[in-house]
Order: sequence, then C-alpha cells, then structure tokens
Amino acid sequence: MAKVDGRSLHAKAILGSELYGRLSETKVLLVGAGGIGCELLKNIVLTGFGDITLLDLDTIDLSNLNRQFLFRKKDVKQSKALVAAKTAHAFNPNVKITPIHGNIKEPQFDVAWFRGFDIVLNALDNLDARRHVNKMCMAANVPLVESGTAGYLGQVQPILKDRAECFDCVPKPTPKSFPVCTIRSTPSQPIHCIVWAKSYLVPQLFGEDEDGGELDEAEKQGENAQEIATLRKEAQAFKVVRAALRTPQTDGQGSSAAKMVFEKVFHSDILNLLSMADMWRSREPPTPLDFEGIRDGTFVMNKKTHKEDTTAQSAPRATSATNGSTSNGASTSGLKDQRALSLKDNVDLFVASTERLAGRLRAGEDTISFDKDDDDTLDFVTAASNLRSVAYGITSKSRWEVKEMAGNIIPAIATTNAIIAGLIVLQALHLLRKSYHALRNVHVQFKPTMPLSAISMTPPNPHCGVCRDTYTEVRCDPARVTLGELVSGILGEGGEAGGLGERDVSVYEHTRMLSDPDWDENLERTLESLNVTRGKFLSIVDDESEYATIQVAIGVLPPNHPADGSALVLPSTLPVPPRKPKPAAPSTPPPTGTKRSAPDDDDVEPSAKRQKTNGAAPALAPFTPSKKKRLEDDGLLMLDNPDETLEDDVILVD
Ligand SMILES: Nc1ncnc2c1ncn2[C@@H]1O[C@H](COP(=O)(O)OP(=O)(O)OP(=O)(O)O)[C@@H](O)[C@H]1O
Ligand SMILES: [Zn+2]
Repeated sequence: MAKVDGRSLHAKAILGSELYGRLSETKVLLVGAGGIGCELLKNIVLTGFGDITLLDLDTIDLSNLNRQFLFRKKDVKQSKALVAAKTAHAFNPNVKITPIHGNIKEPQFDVAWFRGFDIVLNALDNLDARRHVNKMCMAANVPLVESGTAGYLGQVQPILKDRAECFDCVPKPTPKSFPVCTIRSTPSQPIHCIVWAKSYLVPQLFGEDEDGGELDEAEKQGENAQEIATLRKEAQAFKVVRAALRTPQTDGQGSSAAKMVFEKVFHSDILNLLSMADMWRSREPPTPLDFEGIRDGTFVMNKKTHKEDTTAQSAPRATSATNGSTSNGASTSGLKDQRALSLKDNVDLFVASTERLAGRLRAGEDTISFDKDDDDTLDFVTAASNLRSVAYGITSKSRWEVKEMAGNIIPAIATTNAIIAGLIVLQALHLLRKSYHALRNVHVQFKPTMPLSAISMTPPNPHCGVCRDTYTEVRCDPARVTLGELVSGILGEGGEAGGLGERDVSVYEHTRMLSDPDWDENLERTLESLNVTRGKFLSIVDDESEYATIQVAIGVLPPNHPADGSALVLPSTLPVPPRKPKPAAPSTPPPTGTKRSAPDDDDVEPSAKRQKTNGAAPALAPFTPSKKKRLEDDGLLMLDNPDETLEDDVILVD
C-alpha cells in the first residue's frame, strides 16, 4: 500500500486530492494504440486514471517498434490493444484497462456505448475514423480530445459540444494535388510520374474493368467530344494489354505481356503525344523508349532532352549514361532499396513485377491496387515511374524514395508523439475539471523560438453539418419498426405534446435518401429492410430549411424489455431543433460541415435544397468520367482549363 502511495505522490500533489480522487473513477475511452496511443496510455495510467478502455483494430508490425514502446519484438502480429493493455497494466496494477481488438466503427459501439464514458481520447491516423468518433461524441455529448502528428508537427484539439469547434467545423486541407494534364502528359517532377504510375497505370492494368458505358453517358451529356474520343481510344488500347496480362502464358513467352505494356505506355503513347507538335513548342519533348534496345544495350537517350539534375542529394541519375548498370557504385554501397537503378535495372524490374502481378491475376485475384507494403505493386510503381521519368528527362528515384513518396509517408517521430500525448492529458484534465476557459488548441510547430502555440477555443461554426444538428436516440427492434413509425414518433405532435410536430421532411441514412415529401414508399418498410440498424443514424431534414436537422441514433432495446413490448422506445423528451441560422452571405465560403471537400470523403451532408426526384432513385450527381473520378479520389485536382495553375501543394496532417 505504501508503495502505491509513493507512486501517486507527485500526481496527487499536482492535481490536488479532489481531482486525483475523481480520476480513479473516470471512465476513459482511448481510440488507437499506435504511436500516440502507446505514449498516451502510459501517461494516463501514470496520471491516475483508473478505468481505461483501449480500442485498436490492428496487430503489431515490426515497423511499429521504433516508436511504440509498449511493444517488443516477441509481440509482433499480436493485437495492439491487448499487448498495450498488458504492458501498461504493470505500471500500475490498480488500474483497470479493458482492451478491445476491433474497429471503432462497428455497430456495437453505438451512442449508448459512447455515453458510458466520461471522456474520449483519439489517437487515430485517418480522417474517416476521426470523423466517426467526432460524430459519436457529438451524439453522446461526451468531451473528446482529438490529436495528430506528422513528422515534427502535431496538434491537440479539445472538443466539447456547443462550446468549441468540433472536428468537422473547419474543412480539412486536401492532400497534395496536381493538375491532371501534368500527370497525364506533361510531368516535370518525379512525384508526377509516381502519381501517374500509382493512380493511373496500376488501375488501368490491374484494376476493375470499365465497360465504357460512362463514356457513352458523358457524350450524351455533352462533354468535350475530342477528349472522350481520346479516352475511348486509350480504353480500347488498354483492353488489349489487360487481356494479355490475364491470359496464361505458354513457355518461352515469359515477358511478352510485360513487353506489350511497355511498348504501349513508354513507346506508342509517347509517339502519339509527340505528334501533337503544339504541345512541345515551349517545353522539352519526351523520348520514346525502346524495349529491345535498352535490353541489348544499343539504346541511346537523346541527350538534348535531358535537363541536368539540380538536386544534389537525390539518387544519382540513372540515365546519365547510355545504358547498362549503374556506374557510380551507389548500387552496391547503399542499402538494397536505397540504391539508384539504371535504365536497364528499371526495365528488368518492370518486366519482373508486371509478370508477378499478372501471375496473381491469373491465379484468381480479381483486381490489384497499389499498396506501399505490397512488394509487387511497389516494384511496379518504382520501375514504371522511373521509366516515365527517363522518357521525360526527370530524375529517377530509388525504391525507398518511391515508397515514401507514393505512400505519402511522413516519417513518424517518437518525440513529437510524446509531446502530443502529454498535451492531450493536460487538455483532458481541463475538460474533466470543467475549466473551459483554460482549454487550448495546441500546435507543435517547427519554429525553434516558439515550438508550441496555444490558441483559445473558437465557438462552433454555425453552419457545421455535424455539431449543429440536433441529436437524439431511439431504442428499437429494426425488424419490427417501420421508417414511417420512427419518423412520426420523433416528430411527435408538436406544441405541448412535445416534438416539432408533423412537417414536410426528407429522411436520409448517411448520404442515402430514404424518403421525401413526394416520395413516401419506404415509410411502410421496416428499418431492417432498409439496412438502418444499430449504430447508424437517420437524418430528418426539414424541407423548408427552417429547423436544424435531427439526427436519430439507432440503438437496441434494453435487455429487460418485455418480448411482447413495443418495438420502438422513443426518447423521453422529443427533440425540438433550433431554428437554422440565416444562410451565410454569398461572399463567405460555403458552409464547412455541409460541403466537405476532403478527397477521401464521400459524405455529402443531406440538404433540403436538393433536386426534387420523381419518386424513384435520388437525383444523381453530375456525371464525371470514371478515370477523372479515380484520379480525384487519389487527391488530384481536375482543372478544366490547362492554363489554370495551382497554389502551392497542401499536405494533409494526420
Ligand atoms: N477505425 C479504427 N478503429 C480502431 N483503431 C483504428 C482505426 N483506424 C485506425 N486505428 C488505429 O489507430 C492507430 C494509429 O496509430 P499510428 O498513426 O501510429 O499508426 P500505425 O499503424 O501504428 O503506424 P504507421 O501507420 O505509421 O505504420 C493504429 O494503431 C490503427 O490501427
Ligand atoms: Zn462542428
């Protein structure tokens, strides 16, 4: 006992015995047991938090060990949550740590479950999970501390409904973007070639087949006919190489499919581009590559097309010589992945990786997409991007560099995680003490004179599509409750009887419209048949845009609910949402919550100002050719006019 007192002496002295005493009872949910999560778990155990639930979906990877100090080599492949809980428990055996190996988005982690916590701490690495936890905390009205690091940079944001901005009040910067024409025909930097290989070539060759229907549709919609014709021609040519990659090879044919791909993308396509003389008036034209010539050593680059390498530290130019193996010794001295590849090395790697990927397709894999940890796709992207770089006179990159650039990897720094984890505890303590005036948005920044900046809290964005909604919850059996029963139950009779009363509303689940005033067929259907089940939300949107949206969380019936009891338990007080603020003046940016532009986000907030439908499916978004879409999904910005320019690249901090 004396030992335990000694352990807590400092924490008690700093926090005061009242707060310290309360911490042992405080129920905290920690989401993520990675770089920040491991540091944070250690901190909260040592601070005196007594009841911790730790959740992570992943298992330990060898590459985690340099900064996730609760893990050892023997733990590799074990559950992060379980191992972290076990290691940290030894720091203070009085603490109860409940590890959960699971995804925070699973339905059992519903609003009622979140409400069981006094505070939630996020230590996640992706926007999607962060948005989800933010919304659940808004619905359950539980304080949240959000955090993230990227190299030397980091941020901690305390979030409390109605008092401070939520995670979605401010739009998130989009990841690096490039104009599509730069990627498709006029690359000038290694990253342009890497994005081309990863986001265009890999899906074209190994991704889903396209039936061309979308192009027909695009034509009908009056899109640029010349561009569609080019896309169609390109799609046709890809069909042939796609088929070759999927056809079993007979002996001796070894690299024929790979050669076909090579000749299409590094020879014919470049010849096609060269034929558009206008394009090359003010820029260096690319050089078509010659497969056999490179392999037998007779290929000579047109020296004039090569700009000199200006980045002294980048990998030595693979193309400075005519051909052959690298002559500068880097190939043997550096680590295998860090060596510079010669032009011939790249062709060999291109053939070998194409064959490996083709082999996987032939063995039954449906589609293959780029994954930095999938060696076959990384080799392919390394070789293909380097070959394109050679053709355009751009510096080649080593496999190591390509992995870093293609995987958008910003090296994680243990010290930044440690600083951030400390700051999270400080903000969590302010929230638990209800010292709201002390809350700060804290940034760790790369400024030696001011490494930390603390900003006072900003009130919620009045137009936020997440925290300005009104949240409520029903407990029900989705197999026995219809959509109509739920909606009229929640709207109630209005006035003294409670609720908003009957009104014209549209109902959505996520982005799916389920009904609107002119389309009521689904109101008769059960929630289950509409796939509206535990953990999901129904959004009830006022058709007149007069009141804020009601978000109804779907929960399960209480365990002691009688079998013959009602299948729907409404909240004891029906929600009456506040009136909506006046729309922002035209000069201000669009409402952030409702028009989120992060490229990984398909979450279009329900809006009463939608196009009316004739009662069938909801109106479709304006047509976009699928290739454009795919590039956009990858964080590329499509410019309509090739002369448009972009501001400096924006990097997403997560
Ligand atoms: N939806 C989710 N549910 C539960 N845990 C999640 C979810 N999304 C991400 N995580 C976890 O959040 C943690 C984030 O930690 P971190 O950023 O250090 O990533 P990492 O995977 O450990 O390292 P790296 O990505 O750098 O290899 C990871 O352990 C990850 O498994
Ligand atoms: Zn918000």
